[in-house]
Amino acid sequence: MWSTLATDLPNSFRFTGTKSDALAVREIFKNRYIPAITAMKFEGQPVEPPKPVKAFPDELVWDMKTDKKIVRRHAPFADFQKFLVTEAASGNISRQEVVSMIPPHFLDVKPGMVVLDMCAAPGSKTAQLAEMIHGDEEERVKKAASGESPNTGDGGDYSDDGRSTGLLIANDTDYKRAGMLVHQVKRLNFPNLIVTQHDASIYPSIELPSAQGEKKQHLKFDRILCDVPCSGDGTARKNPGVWSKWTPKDGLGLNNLQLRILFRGLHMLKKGGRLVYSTCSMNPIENEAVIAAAVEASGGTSKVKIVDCSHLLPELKRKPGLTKWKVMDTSFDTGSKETTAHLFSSWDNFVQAHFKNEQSESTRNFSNKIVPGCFPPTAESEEGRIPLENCLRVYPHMQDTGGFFVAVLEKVGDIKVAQIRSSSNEADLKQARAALENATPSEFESNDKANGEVPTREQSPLKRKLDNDEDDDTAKRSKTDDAPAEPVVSAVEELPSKPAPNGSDTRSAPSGKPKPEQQSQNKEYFEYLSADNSDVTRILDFFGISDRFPRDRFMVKNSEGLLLNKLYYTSALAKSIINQNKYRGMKFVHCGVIMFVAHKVNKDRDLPAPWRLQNEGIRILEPWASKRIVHCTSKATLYKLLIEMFPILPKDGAHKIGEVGDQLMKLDIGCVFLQIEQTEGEDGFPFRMVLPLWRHPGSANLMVDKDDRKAMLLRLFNEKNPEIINHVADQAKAKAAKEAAKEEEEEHEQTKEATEEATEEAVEAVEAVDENDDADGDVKMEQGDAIDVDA
Ligand SMILES: C[S@@+](CC[C@H](N)C(=O)[O-])C[C@H]1O[C@@H](n2cnc3c(N)ncnc32)[C@H](O)[C@@H]1O
Repeated sequence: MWSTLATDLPNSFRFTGTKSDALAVREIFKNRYIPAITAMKFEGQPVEPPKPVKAFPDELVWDMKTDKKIVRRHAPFADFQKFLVTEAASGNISRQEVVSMIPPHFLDVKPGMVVLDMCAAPGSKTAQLAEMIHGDEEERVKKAASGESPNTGDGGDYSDDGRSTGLLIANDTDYKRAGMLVHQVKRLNFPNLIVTQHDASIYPSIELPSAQGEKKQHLKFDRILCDVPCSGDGTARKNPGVWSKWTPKDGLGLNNLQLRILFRGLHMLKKGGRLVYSTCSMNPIENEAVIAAAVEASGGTSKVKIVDCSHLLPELKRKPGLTKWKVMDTSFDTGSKETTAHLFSSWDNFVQAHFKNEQSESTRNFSNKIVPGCFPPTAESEEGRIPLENCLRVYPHMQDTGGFFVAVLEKVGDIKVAQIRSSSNEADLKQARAALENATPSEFESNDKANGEVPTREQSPLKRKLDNDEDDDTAKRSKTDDAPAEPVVSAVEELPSKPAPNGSDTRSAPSGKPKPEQQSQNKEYFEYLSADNSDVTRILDFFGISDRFPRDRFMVKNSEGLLLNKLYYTSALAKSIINQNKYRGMKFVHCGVIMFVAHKVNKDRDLPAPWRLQNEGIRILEPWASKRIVHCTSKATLYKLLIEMFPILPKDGAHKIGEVGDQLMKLDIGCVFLQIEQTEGEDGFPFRMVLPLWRHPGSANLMVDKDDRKAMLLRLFNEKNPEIINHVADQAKAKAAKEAAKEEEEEHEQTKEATEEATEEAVEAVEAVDENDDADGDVKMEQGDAIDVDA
């Protein structure tokens, strides 16, 4: 393991998205790049091509060990690298560490489930979970729309016309990292996903709608991922900086937070539900110790079971969880000014050393983070034993990865809402001291003799005393899962006041500077439109959208509920959770897929539906559309539409965009669905596509942004020259600048005025296009402006 840690980590990646798209992109990769890389030599030696990681199914996960020098210098690799980068930007490939892909696989998520990702940023596991909830939704919806039953026989609830009824809530407490998470999940175009920003250890109870007078119900999750913050010693191959900074104190400092997050997760889990706890650390203090303490705090294995997952991902090489470990204290001696390391095998052992030290008036300072729960649990009977060996450890040398820890927990009984101990051992030591004063010396001696070593925490009188006290205390403070009101956590009380529409909210804003966690409060508004909103009806009618498509799930992100710029779509459950909780202090930072964007140019032109379909939401809507559908059947036509931003459609019909142009000539101005079916053969389309296209008076415009165009050109046509794209906006800018200079020279007042106007329009249009070239990939409404000016 030690020598592996000193080597570079292989680059790994995963084909993502719907299963059929992922498999199609994987085939392009296998057929185009693998043979070229396999044929190359570096310094006379064959080069190792990327290989599928056997532990994962369907050859969807790959890694490559090739030296960066070779990748940079040699064409087959450099071409592949370009493919990797563009496909990652389009969301078809996710670059992710192999070990980090394990936890979602163990969660066993099904499309109808309600899932929480407690510590989700930057979101690589969230993406995996989202794909699982999405399942084969497109196939099911297509069936439902064509009148077939969407049921696949897997027991899922597809009563919503084949759409997934599940929900994924992804959360992170960190303001900046929650932003990264939003950026990552936006490209998934997933309407069943909400991003929140809360401290997971006090995650608010989410209220469900209930009829007046009925008992309030709170959301419980079928699945929870608890990928907690950790010291990250398992990532040392990727982040060598971890080596210089690592100390035993890191794990000790995190243990309590990890435990509190896990325990909160267990509370929010449904009975029978599954929770996966994971870290990228190999330190038992952050792993098995946390699991044991959470199981103990829940009332033992009759409440929370550690699932044996040896049959899951059977090809994954792994080791069982540890059942024995020691705890290292690195004490600083204020006398000698030295730090020394001491290993303790039990809490009693630590307590004795602590007290002995106090009696000898030593100047050594023991860690105050070493608490009883840091040590291995012991049990008097097999029944009470916590089977930590069911946890799973992956060490770097086993399959050339990073280090990782995973535990799969199942909630089998209601658990008590108990208070987790604080992170400092002050109270534990106080109790131990009291117990010691009450214990007879012989009790200690006999325990020592029986074990041949210091008594364990279960066997010692110290532990027994602690347990009794704790039980009494817990009984006083706790209630069961089914108790009506779980504590509405502090986050709810913290909220700055935003009166509820009915004026019932009387909370006042907190004073002082907001904590970083609060910064995002109220940045996003989520206002749903009524099902009979006349604008929505007009838009949907324009595209001939079936009445079976839900009309009450459209949302805008302004507090007034006005249709200003973008119209979002969300799932039914996401809607009811947002509506029920947005005034309860929940910090919702993202939800919804952009379905339509306002087409603001030419205000004076009365368009029947001045809204553009969006790449993000088009696949959700398209199965239900009966109008404005144009078919593209030839690769040559698609190539033309991709390399030319605005291919012309002259009135006499002499256009160069084949069958697409012919169909567009018969349509009014506005947006269309461009449908491209999957076709077999060399010149076929490897998968089905649906793209938004705008029909202008004198041209057409595929509404796909520049980066996606480049990715499609590379993927479908192996076109590597990005310059091929005729960027009309750039041309307009250059033309306008040239004309402005010319006109200035001529100093002709009238012409100059006209030129300035034209320049202004062109530059405005260009700026609008540039402005829209933003990270979230919104399709550019201003592309329309550019052609109008140019034309
Ligand atoms: C190991 S990373 C999560 C990686 C993520 N699951 C992924 O796969 O991309 C741990 C995350 O926990 C977040 N975090 C730290 N303390 C937290 C808390 N109290 N509540 C929620 N999230 C927390 C950190 O901001 C960090 O993003």
